[in-house]
Amino acid sequence: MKKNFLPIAINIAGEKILIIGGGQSAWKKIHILKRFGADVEVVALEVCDEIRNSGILYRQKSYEKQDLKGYLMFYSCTNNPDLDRQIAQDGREAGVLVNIHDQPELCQFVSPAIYQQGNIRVAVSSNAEDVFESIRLRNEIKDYLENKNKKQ
Ligand SMILES: C[C@@]1(CC(=O)O)C2=NC(=C\c3[nH]c(c(CCC(=O)O)c3CC(=O)O)Cc3[nH]c(c(CC(=O)O)c3CCC(=O)O)/C=C3\N/C(=C\2)[C@@H](CCC(=O)O)[C@]3(C)CC(=O)O)/[C@H]1CCC(=O)O
Ligand SMILES: NC(=O)c1ccc[n+]([C@@H]2O[C@H](COP(=O)([O-])OP(=O)(O)OC[C@H]3O[C@@H](n4cnc5c(N)ncnc54)[C@H](O)[C@@H]3O)[C@@H](O)[C@H]2O)c1
Repeated sequence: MKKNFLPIAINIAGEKILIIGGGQSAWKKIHILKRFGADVEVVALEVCDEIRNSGILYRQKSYEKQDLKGYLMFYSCTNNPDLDRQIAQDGREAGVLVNIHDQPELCQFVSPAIYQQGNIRVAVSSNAEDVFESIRLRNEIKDYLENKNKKQ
């Protein structure tokens, strides 16, 4: 069935979120999730220096299905498409929300391009069809809001 993503806002402050994989893609996700107060943990064969030095809890090991237990959701950022397909299936079976890096057809949720001004958050999504258009439009909205504030 064709994907049809509902944009919702989800509270992640203090919620346990797992990242599988420890490269730069994982680090970008972690950075955003920490900004919103999530309790982020990592499972990866290898982690990059940024993750190693961040104070985040990481377990250096090969992924296993039981690693998903107890998390609200997870992001898989491995460099192995076959493993990602398995992880997507495991997540559905375990009832933990699935995101597979840059593979929207395997995802239960995707991330919009965001702009935040205090409690106002603007999120632009393209139903995972055109992320560059999402980013472009978010930047236009950001410019609009910042100019409007300057005039006030
Ligand atoms: C908005 C943002 C949020 C975030 O990631 O948190 C986000 N991507 C960001 C950045 C970014 N993404 C890409 C580059 C190019 C450079 C690079 O390749 O590294 C950069 C720029 C960069 O990295 O700086 C390439 C890319 N991304 C996806 C694919 C695959 C595909 O489209 O199929 C391809 C290959 C496309 C191609 O080459 O054609 C897929 C997704 N990207 C999404 C979100 C989701 C859909 C959102 C929607 O509905 O529009 C989804 C499905 C991921 C998901 O959520 O699962 C974040 C904005 C950062 C900011 O705020 O500025
Ligand atoms: N770096 C980027 O900006 C970027 C952009 C677009 C797409 N991608 C794609 O996103 C994916 C991740 O990118 P990256 O640059 O972070 O990759 P990376 O190779 O730096 O990191 C992959 C991570 O997955 C881990 N991993 C692999 N197999 C594992 C297993 N069995 N168990 C546990 N951990 C395992 C590795 O240890 C490593 O930490 C790749 O598929 C890449 O092609 C990356």
